[in-house]
Amino acid sequence: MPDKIQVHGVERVFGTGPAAVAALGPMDLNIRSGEFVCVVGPSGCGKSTLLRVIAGLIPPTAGEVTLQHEDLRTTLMSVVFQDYSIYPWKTVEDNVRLGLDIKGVGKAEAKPMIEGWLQRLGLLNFRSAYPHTLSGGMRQRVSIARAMAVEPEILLMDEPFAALDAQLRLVMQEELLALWQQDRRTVVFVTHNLDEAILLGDRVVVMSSRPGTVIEEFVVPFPRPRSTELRGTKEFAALEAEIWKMLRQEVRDMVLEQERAGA
Ligand SMILES: Nc1ncnc2c1ncn2[C@@H]1O[C@H](COP(=O)(O)OP(=O)(O)OP(=O)(O)O)[C@@H](O)[C@H]1O
Repeated sequence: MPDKIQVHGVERVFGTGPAAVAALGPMDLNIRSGEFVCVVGPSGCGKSTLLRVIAGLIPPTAGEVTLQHEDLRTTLMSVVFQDYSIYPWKTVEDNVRLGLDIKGVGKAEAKPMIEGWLQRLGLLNFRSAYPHTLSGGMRQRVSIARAMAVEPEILLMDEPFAALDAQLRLVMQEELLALWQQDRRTVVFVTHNLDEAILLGDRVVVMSSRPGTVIEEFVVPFPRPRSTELRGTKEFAALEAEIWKMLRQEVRDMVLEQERAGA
């Protein structure tokens, strides 16, 4: 079977002329069906741009993305962003219902699906609440429930836990691990956090400073199901150190470039 996501020679430039910003590429990346791939790289290297191109939210300037839609009756893709992207004027339940409405799922059929996801994400008692009454972690759970409720073949996640405090982030990582271990969807997960990438991913892709390309890929060898205790092991620390060694130079390059641009 061909890879689920094929990113081939993808480049993205923003703007034209002397002010043009080469944000991404050329980028090649193949992701298998059911694989959880984490993408790390220095700030501004084009990680979000990559995700937006894969999602079809912006076109690439060059190259192409090919996605395998295995079952045309299912939703191909959902996206979860850092800023929750839930509607403040809708209740938790209505936010989760949104994707199913767009998909044309009838009310009766949608009800048990919505309840199932509210339950799995611990939101059942908050179904009638409005987002402003919820904590950041709960709002992010709403946006994950909404993305998952349509049961997408591919889940794209752009730093979904970056706005959460450290403890909540750990809890959300555990929850996502458990959810993914049940369903095994194809996930592309952008993060700044190396240990999050190793804990969650089957593979960690390291991008160069802007315009981002793949400089190295690390297969994460730890068996599943994984738990957050994995972090305390020597092997985990060794892999994190190895990835950081690769990333450190790129982060330095980025800082130097910013200094040059500011000079
Ligand atoms: N719409 C846009 N117009 C102009 N430049 C843009 C646009 N979107 C992104 N860029 C620029 O493209 C580059 C890559 O941005 P992108 O957000 O993809 O990086 P990132 O790796 O996700 O960054 P971060 O880690 O800080 O979130 C940056 O220099 C950014 O300023």
